[in-house]
Amino acid sequence: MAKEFKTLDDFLGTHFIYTYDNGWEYEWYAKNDHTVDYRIHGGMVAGRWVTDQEANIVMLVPGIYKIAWTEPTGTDVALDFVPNEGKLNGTIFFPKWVQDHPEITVTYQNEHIDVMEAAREKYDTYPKLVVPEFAKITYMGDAGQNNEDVISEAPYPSLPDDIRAGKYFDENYHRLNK
Ligand SMILES: C=Cc1ccc(O)cc1
Repeated sequence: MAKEFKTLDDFLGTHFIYTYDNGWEYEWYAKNDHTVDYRIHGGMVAGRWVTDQEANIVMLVPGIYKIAWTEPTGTDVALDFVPNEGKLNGTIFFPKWVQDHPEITVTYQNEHIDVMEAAREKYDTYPKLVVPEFAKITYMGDAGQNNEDVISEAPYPSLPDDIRAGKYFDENYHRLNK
């Protein structure tokens, strides 16, 4: 039987993979009550990955969670997870420069914060590209909080399938083949 999410604690430490209705595939981890990690597998900025992004994470009512953050690129994100229904709604607010030069952001951002800050000064912010989409959750894993193995390498094409097939983590949610 699938886990039932009731409290904020049930949500924190959960690792998700989901596909937006526009086809974009994302992997996202609620690392702790103020931090998220993610990897992007499909869509405009596929290949991008980020760890230790500060975020606001709250439970709206039992089993429904809202997460919002602003990034060094100037991109803003608001996610509403309804994990008991296997879905979420996300809105991404991209500055114009990310739409015009997505390749600049396709990297492990943590090692290139200076590049993001320089690009956001150099290029246009407006008009922003707003992408509001529902997504279907294709994987949920109980990774525990502050697990540095969850998002710990660059995305590659078979990674979501490897995770879903149980080939990526051991029984303690540590990365196999590290
Ligand atoms: C831009 C980051 C981002 C991360 C997760 C998600 O679902 C949407 C956007």
